[in-house]
Amino acid sequence: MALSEPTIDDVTVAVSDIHVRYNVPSGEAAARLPRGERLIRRATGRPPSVTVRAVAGVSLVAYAGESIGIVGLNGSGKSTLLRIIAGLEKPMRGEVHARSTPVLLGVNAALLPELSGAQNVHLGCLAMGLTPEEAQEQFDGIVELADIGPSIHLPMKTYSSGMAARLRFAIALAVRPDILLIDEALATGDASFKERSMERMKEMRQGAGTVFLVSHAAQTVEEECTRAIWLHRGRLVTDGPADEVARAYRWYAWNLAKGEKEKAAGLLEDAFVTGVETEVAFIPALGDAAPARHAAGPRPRGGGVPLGLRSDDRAPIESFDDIFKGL
Ligand SMILES: Nc1ncnc2c1ncn2[C@@H]1O[C@H](COP(=O)(O)OP(=O)(O)OP(=O)(O)O)[C@@H](O)[C@H]1O
Repeated sequence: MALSEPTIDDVTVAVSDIHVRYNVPSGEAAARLPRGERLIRRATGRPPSVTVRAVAGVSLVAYAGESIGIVGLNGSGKSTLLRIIAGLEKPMRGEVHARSTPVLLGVNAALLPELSGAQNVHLGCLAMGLTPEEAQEQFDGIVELADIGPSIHLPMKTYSSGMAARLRFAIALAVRPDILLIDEALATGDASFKERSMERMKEMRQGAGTVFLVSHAAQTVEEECTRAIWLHRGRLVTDGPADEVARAYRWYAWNLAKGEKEKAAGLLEDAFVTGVETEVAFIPALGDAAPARHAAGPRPRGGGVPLGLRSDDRAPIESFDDIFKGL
């Protein structure tokens, strides 16, 4: 979190009321259909399916200098939310705006298994928009951060998943993205790699970037992030300081793991009821004469007043510049 209160100029990512649903073929749904319909569906290539709500109405605003951990049980929508922020998937409803292209670790760097790690360093840098000269300049730093020794000259298909993850991570950081999205990548590294990675993430934050980190290890989020978001079945339970959110989530998950289902359900409900969510609205700028109307602020559930205004006349905008016009 920036030292002083963040302003609209510090916004790096704004996510407004995102909804993602998947239709998944389901044997169970098929079993419930009459035989005739089942056969027709099979013949027409429309197998019976169920709808999974992966993300259900999530909004958030990220600021420069923040590292935001995303925690939640398996299937709670963490990875889907990252993919949406990265622009790799389109939500059914809702909008995402970012002040620069977010880099999702490991995906943007499309590496080739047949090539050596060293060749992939060049390829990855070029794929992420560096010039050949810039890629050359970054080479030593990437190899040093990845720290996979002489294996850097072997084909990537011979790497363990941990080694490949280290190389991807090192490449992603070399391009110094303003907005970096990390999905569990650190879990594959050893302790010293994790330490160096965290150091780089800290540098990024100090350089006014934003990091999103999806992790099952709530402790990592507590130690390494400034803020955290807890998702449950696609909904945002709470959004707040990393230590508070991660601790609440850990206590909930611990009770669940111990079979204390009722207690866990109570903790989840408490967190949800007392939690904080953000209300975001994008309003097209109307020129200098019109006052800018932008709403983005944390508010307690159940009666708090959102900071700023909310408008129903939402319209897609091209970029943050449109939001900032007229401010
Ligand atoms: N491509 C897809 N097709 C169908 N269903 C999907 C797809 N991607 C995700 N889902 C479903 O959406 C829900 C959210 O998945 P997601 O991977 O975002 O959760 P997650 O919190 O990242 O889970 P995990 O912690 O296990 O990685 C899950 O029920 C999952 O099965």
